[in-house]
Amino acid sequence: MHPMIQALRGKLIVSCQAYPGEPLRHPETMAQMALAAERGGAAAIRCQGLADISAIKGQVKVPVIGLWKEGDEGVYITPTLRHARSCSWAGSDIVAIDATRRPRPDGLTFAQVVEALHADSVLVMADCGSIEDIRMAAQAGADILSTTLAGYTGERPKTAGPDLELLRQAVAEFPDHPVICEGRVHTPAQAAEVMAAGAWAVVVGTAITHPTSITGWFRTAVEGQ
Ligand SMILES: CC(=O)N[C@H](C=O)[C@@H](O)[C@H](O)[C@H](O)COP(=O)(O)O
Repeated sequence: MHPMIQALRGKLIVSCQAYPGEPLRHPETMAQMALAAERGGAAAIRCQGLADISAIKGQVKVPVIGLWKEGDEGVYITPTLRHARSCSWAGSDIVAIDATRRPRPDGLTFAQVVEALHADSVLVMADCGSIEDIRMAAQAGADILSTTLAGYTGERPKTAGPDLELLRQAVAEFPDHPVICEGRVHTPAQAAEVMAAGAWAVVVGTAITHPTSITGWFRTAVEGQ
C-alpha cells in the first residue's frame, strides 16, 4: 500500500467545498478553511475544483484529495479521465472519481480510467454508491474505496447519518483494502462509530466546513420545523 494511504489509517479527513453561488465559494476562502481544518488535526483535505485544489495545495502540508464536479446529476464527480488528470496536475495527491457502474461521459470504464491514472502514478479514491460499486472499484484496482455516493445514486437509502450498513459490508468483504466512510457524518459520535465499524479513515465535510447547513441545523433546533 502506498505510504500516503497507510498514513491515513485511523485519521480524520476534512472536505472543504463551497457550492456554486454560495458566499464562501472562492479558492482563497477554501484555502483558509483547509488551513483551519489542518490546524484542528485533519490528516488530509478533500476539495473540489481546479482553482481550489491548487490554492489549497499551496497552503497545507497534509495530502490533498482533489476532485472536479461537473453538474450535479449522473456521473458528476470527476466524470472523465480529462477531469481526473487535470485534478492531478492542479496539485492533488490523490484523485477522487465517481466509481459507480453508470456510463461515463467519455465512454471509458472506471477500470480504464484507473489504469490510465496508475500509469501516471496517480492514486485513486473510488467514490462508490453501493456494494456493487465497491466490488467493481476493488476489482479495478482503486487505491481507496469510499462510501461517498451512498444515498445519492438510487441504490442505497439516504440514511440520516453515515451508511453504516454499507461500510460494514465493504469492510467485511475487503479487509485488505482501505475503506473510507464519507457522507453524512455529522457528529463526533458518528465519526467514532464509523471508526469502530472498521473504517480506514473518515471524511467529514458539511458538519465542519459548511456553516450555512450547520446554521440551519441550529435554527431548526431553536425554532422548530
Ligand atoms: C454526494 C456528493 O456529491 N458528495 C460530495 C463529494 O465530494 C460532497 O458534496 C460532500 O460534502 C462530501 O462527500 C462530504 O460529505 P458530507 O458533507 O455529508 O460530510
